[in-house]
Amino acid sequence: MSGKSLTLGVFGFGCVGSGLYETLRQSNFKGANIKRFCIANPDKERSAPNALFTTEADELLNDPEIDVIVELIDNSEAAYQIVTKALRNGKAVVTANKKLLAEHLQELIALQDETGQPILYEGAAAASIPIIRNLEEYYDNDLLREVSGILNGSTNFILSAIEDGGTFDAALELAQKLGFAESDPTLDVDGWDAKFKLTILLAHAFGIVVEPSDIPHVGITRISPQVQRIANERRERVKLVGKCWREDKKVFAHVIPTFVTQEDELNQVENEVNGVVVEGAFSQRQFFRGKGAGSFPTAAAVLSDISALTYDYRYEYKKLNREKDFEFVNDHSIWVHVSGNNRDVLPLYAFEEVVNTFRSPEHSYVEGRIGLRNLINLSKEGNWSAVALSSAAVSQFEKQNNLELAN
Ligand SMILES: NC(=O)C1=CN([C@@H]2O[C@H](COP(=O)(O)OP(=O)(O)OC[C@H]3O[C@@H](n4cnc5c(N)ncnc54)[C@H](OP(=O)(O)O)[C@@H]3O)[C@@H](O)[C@H]2O)C=CC1
Ligand SMILES: N[C@@H](CC=O)C(=O)O
Repeated sequence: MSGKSLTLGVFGFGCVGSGLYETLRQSNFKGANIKRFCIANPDKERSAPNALFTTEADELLNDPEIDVIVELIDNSEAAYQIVTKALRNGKAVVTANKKLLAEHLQELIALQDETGQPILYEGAAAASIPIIRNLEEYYDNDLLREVSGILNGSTNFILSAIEDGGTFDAALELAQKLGFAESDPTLDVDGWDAKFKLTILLAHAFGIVVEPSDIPHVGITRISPQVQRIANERRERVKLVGKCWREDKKVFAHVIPTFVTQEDELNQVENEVNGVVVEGAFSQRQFFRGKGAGSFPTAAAVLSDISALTYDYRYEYKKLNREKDFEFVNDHSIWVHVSGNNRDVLPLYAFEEVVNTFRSPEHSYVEGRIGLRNLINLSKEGNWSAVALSSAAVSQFEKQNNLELAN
């Protein structure tokens, strides 16, 4: 099928924007050409002709020849202005900006209806992994149970480097240098970026639009060498996992570092690679793996969106229009390992159930089931780090509980 030919106005010529320029030059795709780039700093040297660049946003947004605005900047407030104006000016939008999308999803869905113009954003969740369009189209009629995975490349890169003997700071610096980390890297290491992506996946998997602040999250900054050692002893690894899942009409979501066993698909996902598990009643368990950050892998997703626009593809938010009686739950309990590096009294009071404790002068921990609110409060109150127990360990504890209940 050959589609239309599109004229693009692109905001941003950083890691992803310059990747898109090069990708379009090298690919066989003939459906679009870039008319102009809008950037912030006119004095930077660029790997494209000077005539292509401007700092005047309206030169792109008001240009009647431009059909599509591709938004690839690192400032979500400015991106909001650009994207909303583009839609109102009758232009389709492609963006990879998960913060913008997660924080304004409801409004942006409504604005697409109001203006008739689409926004596509495959690059905004797990970069090169084609998860959003698959949730919309391939899994349209499956009864999805779970979408989970490693959704942030930088934190996975850092965790992999620490396992190889590197330091957190050096690994983060390298992730920034390689273009994986956000301009504000606390968004990566504190778990916000994974949560923004999970917010987007929730909408496409289960038709639930929530504020990112509604999803409990824990980042990786407090993971100590002792926790890494315990993971090693158990032949598990620590990964930052975002997860949303359904039980009957209830849908749950959280982001938290998690012990991952060798049998788990996520165990072997290294460096900036991401991995997404989709579980449906019919398709059952499937696993997607691919680069979750970086210039070309993200540009590939952006290119795919541009190509989809040539045949008028748009998200229909099918689940949103269909699954109207799902209830979002964010105060559920999870099984965790909570540890500290001192002799503080273990926070047993916060747990609903304790299955394991350990105390030594340097390192203490407690393992058990805890409500997410209590867990988040604990990490605010003290220097506790939290890692969710592996799904294998959780099934074992749940099985024991069920046996005890039955007896
Ligand atoms: N890097 C990655 O691996 C991935 C990034 N993303 C997302 O893609 C987007 C871009 O990321 P990335 O390329 O890494 O960011 P960079 O920091 O590498 O580049 C940002 C670009 O935005 C430009 N810019 C900033 N503010 C404005 C503005 N107000 N108007 C016009 N241009 C502006 C900058 O201009 P100048 O060059 O003049 O400074 C720069 O070219 C972000 O939303 C990010 O979250 C998504 C998936 C992966
Ligand atoms: N900072 C992000 C970039 C891609 O979304 C990450 O590290 O995953």
